[in-house]
Amino acid sequence: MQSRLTIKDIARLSGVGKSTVSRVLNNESGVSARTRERVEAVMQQEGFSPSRSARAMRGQSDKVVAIIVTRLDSLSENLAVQTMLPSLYEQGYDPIMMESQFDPELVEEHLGMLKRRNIDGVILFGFTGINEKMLTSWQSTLVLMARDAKGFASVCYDDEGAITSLMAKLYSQGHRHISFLGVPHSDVTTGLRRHNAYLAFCKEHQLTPNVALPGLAMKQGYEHVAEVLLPETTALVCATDTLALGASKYLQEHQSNALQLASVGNTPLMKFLHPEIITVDPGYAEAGRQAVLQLIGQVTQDRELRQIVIPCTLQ
Ligand SMILES: O=P(O)(O)OC[C@H]1O[C@H](O[C@H]2O[C@H](CO)[C@@H](O)[C@H](O)[C@H]2O)[C@H](O)[C@@H](O)[C@@H]1O
Repeated sequence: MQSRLTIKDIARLSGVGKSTVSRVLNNESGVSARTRERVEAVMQQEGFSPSRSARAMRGQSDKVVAIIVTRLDSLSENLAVQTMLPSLYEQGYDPIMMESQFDPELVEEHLGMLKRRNIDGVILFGFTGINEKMLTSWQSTLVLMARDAKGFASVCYDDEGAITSLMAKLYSQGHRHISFLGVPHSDVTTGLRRHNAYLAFCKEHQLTPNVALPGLAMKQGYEHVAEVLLPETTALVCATDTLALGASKYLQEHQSNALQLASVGNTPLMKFLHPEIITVDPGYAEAGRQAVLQLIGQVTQDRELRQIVIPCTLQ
């Protein structure tokens, strides 16, 4: 059986470059009528139709939704995306994946490109620096993940509840010297809200707080955990599984295995490597499902812009 022809093959058979074929497919200017006719004739002769994903990238598919994650290597975002994709396929939508790297300018660029390509809707993993103004033209066709914004649909996690339930569990086990490893306050949800929930619990139960806020990276957990280890510390709450994985590597290397760790995430990697760590599941998978339901509702039925908070579950 002959394998599927690509744009490169069409370019070769027509005697033009790939970009010219691409322009013809996109109906863009900059191609003479003669060349356009030649390329179209070759495509017709060869029965060429661009792949589904290639058409989706150009906004030529009937139904296309973009998912803009902050990091392609984020364990938590991947869990949400894993439930988004089958829900989108089920509804006949082609997804396009993009990455923002926590850069608001990159988000603006992506959104501009998606607008020009007439994409049906966007699921955007939000972060500090994203503001309502840059999202205005998407108000009815966008769902924000992990952040809320006035006038926009969103799916958020219960950041305070997640930390409070971990602290309550450790407290019920008799721990009275519980340290906290988290994320700087410039990150409002994973950083500020989770840290504040830890401080509030300490205040209410007259515990002495002991904190370091290095960041989201596993290496930061590894490098900074020593700062919160006092001789009396018996437990450590980490704002994320990733931080806890870094901290746990350090603790193993320094034979500090007596410390009880707890973290927010309940990711498969954590459950596999460290089933002894207490985790709380913020509901990433459910958040992914809810985001797609919300977005498709907005796009097809004018659904109201809801602000959904997924309840967390102590494991
Ligand atoms: O280490 P990860 O598996 O990536 O999990 C860390 C946290 O990631 C998410 O928060 C971060 O990204 C959000 C966008 O998805 C952003 O709004 C937030 O400010 C970042 O901290 C996730 O929402 C958290 O639950 C994870 O703990």
